[in-house]
Amino acid sequence: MKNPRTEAGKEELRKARRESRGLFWAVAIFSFVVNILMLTGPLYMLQVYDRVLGSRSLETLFGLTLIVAFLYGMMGLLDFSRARIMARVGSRFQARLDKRVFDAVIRKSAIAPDESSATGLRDLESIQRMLISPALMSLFDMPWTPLFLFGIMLFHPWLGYLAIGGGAVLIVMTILNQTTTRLPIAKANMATVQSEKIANQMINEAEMVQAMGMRDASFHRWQVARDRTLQESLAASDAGGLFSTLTKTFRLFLQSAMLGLGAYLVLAGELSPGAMIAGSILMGRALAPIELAIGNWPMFQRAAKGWANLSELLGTVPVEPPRTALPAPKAKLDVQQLTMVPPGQSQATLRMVNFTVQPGQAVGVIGTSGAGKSTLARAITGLWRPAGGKIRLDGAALDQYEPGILGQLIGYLPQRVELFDGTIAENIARLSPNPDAEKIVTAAKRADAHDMILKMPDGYDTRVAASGGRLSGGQIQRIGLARAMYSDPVILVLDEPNSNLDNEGSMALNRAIKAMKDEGKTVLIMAHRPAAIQECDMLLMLEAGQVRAFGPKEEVLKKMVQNHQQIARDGNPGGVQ
Ligand SMILES: Nc1ncnc2c1ncn2[C@@H]1O[C@H](COP(=O)(O)OP(=O)(O)OP(=O)(O)O)[C@@H](O)[C@H]1O
Repeated sequence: MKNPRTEAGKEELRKARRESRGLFWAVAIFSFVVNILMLTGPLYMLQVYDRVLGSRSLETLFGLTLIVAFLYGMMGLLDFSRARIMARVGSRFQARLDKRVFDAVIRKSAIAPDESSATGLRDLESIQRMLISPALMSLFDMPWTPLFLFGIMLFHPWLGYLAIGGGAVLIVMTILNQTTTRLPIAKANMATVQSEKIANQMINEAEMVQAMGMRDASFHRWQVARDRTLQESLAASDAGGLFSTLTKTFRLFLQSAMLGLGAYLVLAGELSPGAMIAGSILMGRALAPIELAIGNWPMFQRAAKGWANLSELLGTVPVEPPRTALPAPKAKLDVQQLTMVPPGQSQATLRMVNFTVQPGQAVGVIGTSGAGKSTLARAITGLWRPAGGKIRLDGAALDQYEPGILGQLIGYLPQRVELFDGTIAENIARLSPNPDAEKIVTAAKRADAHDMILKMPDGYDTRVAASGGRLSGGQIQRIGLARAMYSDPVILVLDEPNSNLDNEGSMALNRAIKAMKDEGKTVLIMAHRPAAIQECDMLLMLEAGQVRAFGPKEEVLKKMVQNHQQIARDGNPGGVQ
């Protein structure tokens, strides 16, 4: 049964391919002419053997050779041109889809990563690689195989039958090749992705692997995946190799068989020697595309798998519809009957959550581990879509804002801050290709990180690595806060912002929160530690995904104290330790 989502993705890919339809036609026409010109060799052979050698005419030989040189020149030119055109079709296809696929991979990975998002960029490349490969020309040449076979038939029907029979055997081999290698190739590709994933994970966590003496264990884990990759690749290569060798050997034999049969027909007086040679060459031409296609089958299969994966990816992550631009919102946040189900899960982790935050307020969101604080942060930043209810920013539901704009309006400091390879300035500017130095410094000042950054060896131009490199956990967190501030957001969502901060860092954070409030902005702080909620006016207490209390900080804290004995018995003082 056809999956409508995959069909939508396929249609999108087909549309991108259709944009080069004119060029495909040009290649098809060039291929027609190239294949006609392929007859030059056999015809020349025929003329030389049957005419020149018989008449011993040097003029004829010279004239024929001149014509042949010209025709070969033309053929070379057209062959070269069609390869260049296809290379451009491949590049155009990739350029047309690069951004779309990259966006889809990011969107899918941020929500629910799967196989299609893991291999999306590689899938696009495998299609592009096929489009620019000379082997693709074999598909354009194949339709002309019957023309050559017909030519052979004209020489003598028996030669024709032999060539057709040989071609049929090669085609059967192609089909067998396809059916027997499809699975091993797919398995080998999957195994490669898996082992690369494990290796990358170990390299990213190299510090932990080293510190905890996990080198041997991680090698073992990688080796298991690697062995599987090797085995699957071996199986795929064995299966493919067997068919390539069989095809090659069979074709060589066929060539000789053709000559043998031709010689027999010459001896029987039914064929001229020229036709014998020309027939053998023609058969070579007729079967070459089939052999080329078989030899490159793994590439075609990878491209076909890439096409299927990309269809799935683009189908599940459709193009965002354009939204009408809204005016800059006030920092009023309404969370109405919000129910959240994490992607790929069936159980809600937030249920019927209601609260309102007014401009200039800071709200502390507290609760035990797993209460749903980070889920709420992901909901407010628009990362996860609500399963029920709405989140409104100044009256408009979050999905009415363009996602890029929403990312500017809502600053987010995730629980685990990751920096990118680059300078501190580039990181604060969110990797913008046109960073604004003034905005970078303002954001760092607002995050109270300016002085800290100036003390670094190259100040704002200090290079940092994705793993944090020379920076401490607290420094990373403060740069993360400056990054959240860069776009001058109206709402700031801070998920455990002070987990790595020292006293000075915590005070700096509180100053930053106060400054946001004074500007009429809103701050939400998911917190475990009391120091983080110092500047909060309101407290929202979550328990098992539901609102246990919401109100002014003192009121909620008083309520918590009233329940103190109960909470103490549970062994966790209300999530605030
Ligand atoms: N990506 C996810 N996929 C599936 N379930 C998730 C995911 N993230 C969180 N959950 C589940 O949602 C529930 C709430 O988790 P959440 O991270 O929101 O809690 P939290 O209050 O932020 O906890 P902590 O204080 O430890 O950070 C947990 O039961 C967790 O298992």
